[in-house]
Amino acid sequence: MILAENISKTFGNIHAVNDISFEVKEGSTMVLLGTSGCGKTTTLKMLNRLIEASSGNIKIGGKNIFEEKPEILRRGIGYVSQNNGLFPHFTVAENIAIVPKLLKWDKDKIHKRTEDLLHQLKLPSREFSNKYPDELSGGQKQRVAIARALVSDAPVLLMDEPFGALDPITRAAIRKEFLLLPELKRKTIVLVTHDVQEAFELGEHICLMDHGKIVQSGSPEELIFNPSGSFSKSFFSHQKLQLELSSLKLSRIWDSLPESQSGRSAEIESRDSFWYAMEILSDRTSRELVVSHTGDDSLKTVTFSALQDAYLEIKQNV
Ligand SMILES: Nc1ncnc2c1ncn2[C@@H]1O[C@H](COP(=O)(O)OP(=O)(O)OP(=O)(O)O)[C@@H](O)[C@H]1O
Repeated sequence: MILAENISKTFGNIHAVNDISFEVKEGSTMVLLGTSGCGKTTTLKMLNRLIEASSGNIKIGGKNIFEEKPEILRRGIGYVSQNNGLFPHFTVAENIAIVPKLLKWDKDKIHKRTEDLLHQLKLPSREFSNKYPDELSGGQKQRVAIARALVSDAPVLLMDEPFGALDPITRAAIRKEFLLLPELKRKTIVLVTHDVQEAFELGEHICLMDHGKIVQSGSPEELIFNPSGSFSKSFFSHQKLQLELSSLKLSRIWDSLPESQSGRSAEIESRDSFWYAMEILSDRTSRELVVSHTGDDSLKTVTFSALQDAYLEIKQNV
């Protein structure tokens, strides 16, 4: 869906991005991860031509982006900028309506769509539609910025540190809600972050960058269990156990889990991580969780010790 081949960007004599290539599959989420100044934002902005690449090719949906007018290209790409980018003199509803107005939607359609999105993002429209960004908390502003990026249902979504300005607790909470948004299920997403835990929770594929280059790219599991060199190893060393458990999804052990006999409905899905399941289990009295799996009618159960055993076995076999 997004194909970047040998893209570079120089500012004077600074090689901000230096000959990188990557592919983002349709409907998947790719994270650009790395230290400050490694070229993540520049890479992201080359995809919607907010920054023009110095060299290389970029195709989105099979089309060469350099053959399209930037304004037209951007209508098919939702974008959440660093620090939300809301217009301070526009209300929440007006901020969300910017692109629909450009697309000449009628008022009713804009109103309905705005209400629906605000509802999904837990900002009841009666309370929030007419507020100005100054009257919102940081987390609420981020939600409005996300609603604005989603409003025209563009197939591609680019997000630059979308949760960056938030405290860790709000950040983790919004991330969890974000993962559950039905709107996002079919979108191709590129997300920039320097937060490793965030990258592991949100990314199906991660490009780890340093000094304008991609040092390693792969699934979270590949990066944490098979780091390709000293940079990758040291980048993930601080929270290794948590990252390993975050990278492992319950789907990996689905076949070995026992069927649930409890009659309870599913509390967690097989695409959730070992870490998430352990977090829930450590916080409650019940010793097992009921798990569902897409495309499978049966419900299964998972316990803390089953997760521990599976993790140790996977570690032994790496
Ligand atoms: N407009 C510009 N003019 C000159 N240099 C720039 C410009 N924009 C970015 N740079 C430089 O390019 C490099 C990459 O910047 P970029 O913003 O892409 O990094 P980043 O990984 O997104 O960093 P951060 O996480 O701090 O936002 C940095 O050295 C930065 O100083």
